[in-house]
Amino acid sequence: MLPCWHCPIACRRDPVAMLPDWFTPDSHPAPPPAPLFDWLCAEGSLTQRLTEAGNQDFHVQLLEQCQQPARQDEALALAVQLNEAVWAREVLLHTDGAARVFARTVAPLSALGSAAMELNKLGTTSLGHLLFRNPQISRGPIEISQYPAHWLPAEYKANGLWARRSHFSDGQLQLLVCEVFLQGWPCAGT
Ligand SMILES: C=C(O[C@@H]1C=C(C(=O)O)C=C[C@H]1O)C(=O)O
Repeated sequence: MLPCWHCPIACRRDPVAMLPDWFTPDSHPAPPPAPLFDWLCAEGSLTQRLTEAGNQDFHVQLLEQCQQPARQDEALALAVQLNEAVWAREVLLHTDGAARVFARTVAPLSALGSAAMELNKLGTTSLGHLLFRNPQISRGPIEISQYPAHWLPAEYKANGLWARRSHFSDGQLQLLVCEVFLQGWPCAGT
């Protein structure tokens, strides 16, 4: 896996660019209304829910999978040093004919263990299949925040989009999965 160190241009130009501010859904001072709030809080597989909501028209677009420096919020959540190399995977989750969610998953290199090979060959298979089919893996509490536009892929940049994140762990492996709902999702009735 090749390291690919890069800092978003907006971040270099504006050191006080917005950073996420993570809260548990119940403690957020200004949470979004339903149905988005319900999508943010749902504990089950997002892959499965998107598949069902989009009439089985679901696929994963792999954007990047490489080593990257841990961002500030990730370093705090994973108890690693700021800018320490982490395993990072960024994807777009498409359903019902369009990209609906941007997901970024990071893991400390030291915690990848025997899962490394499986993770590195995931390709366009959803990580959700791996996480939710393994009874050893459990999910930690969900946190929500608005997400910095400059951390989104160019085509999907927008201010104020809502994200959620949570840990998945089997005791050794530690993954921090962050999912950002893109403009237009959820559609009415989903
Ligand atoms: C965690 C899940 O897996 C999804 C799939 C991902 C991937 O393939 O990289 C990333 C995050 C998730 O949105 C899920 O389905 O809930």
